[in-house]
Amino acid sequence: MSVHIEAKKGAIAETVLLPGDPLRAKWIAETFFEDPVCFNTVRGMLGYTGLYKSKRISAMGTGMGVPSISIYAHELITEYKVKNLIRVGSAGSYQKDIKIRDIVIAMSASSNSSINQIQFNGSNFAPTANFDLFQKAIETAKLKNISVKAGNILTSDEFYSINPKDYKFWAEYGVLCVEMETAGLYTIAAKLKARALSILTIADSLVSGKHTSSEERQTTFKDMIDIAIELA
Ligand SMILES: O=P(O)(O)O[C@H]1O[C@H](CO)[C@@H](O)[C@H]1O
Ligand SMILES: O=c1cc[nH]c(=O)[nH]1
Repeated sequence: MSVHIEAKKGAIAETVLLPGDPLRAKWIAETFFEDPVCFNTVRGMLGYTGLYKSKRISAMGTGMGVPSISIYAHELITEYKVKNLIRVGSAGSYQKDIKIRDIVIAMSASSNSSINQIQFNGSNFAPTANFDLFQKAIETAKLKNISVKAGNILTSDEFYSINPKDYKFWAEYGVLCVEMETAGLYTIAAKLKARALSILTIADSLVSGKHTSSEERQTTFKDMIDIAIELA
């Protein structure tokens, strides 16, 4: 048991899929795992462990934003010896050719969060995906005929930007999309010697103004999970 997770030692697998939304974790477990068992209900942050192709795998919500995912990633690695942390999140597209339901794999995560600047005394750390997980995800996508884009993304502290056109600045530098956790996840994983990767499904487009429903964000995005689940 850790401060925010009530699971017993050994109840969480070495590989954990991490959606922001705990109900997406429930959907993943019920849809993709054999014999899923719930290991956490603290703060409603549901977590499950089950089997996929005879291997143990877990899924757990992280909540929204860098502070929230940082707490869960820290406890999963230090208290439960989790080795592979795979974020399966939703994101907003910054590019015209990245459309709703497209998949983006985050090679790196720029950020407007000040957490890393505080931690690194004003210098810039570059939060980067684990190369082995990244390579395996790309290979898996190819094998399953799922088209993906990969590149730099933005981890933002705000969902509702004061100036909605601010995204254009990041887009000009090739940033593919925005979400709210990856820079924190990659940084904690680097510090604690674990492996991390973020696989994202586009749920909104800042370019076209299109959105998906909250139900879709909870219970769809199958292609993203089809890739992530093979990383166990
Ligand atoms: O769908 P999830 O994984 O929660 O990810 C995205 O959705 C939330 C905002 O709606 C933020 O957590 C953002 O990163
Ligand atoms: O952070 C996020 C997540 C989904 N869609 C967005 O526009 N932003």
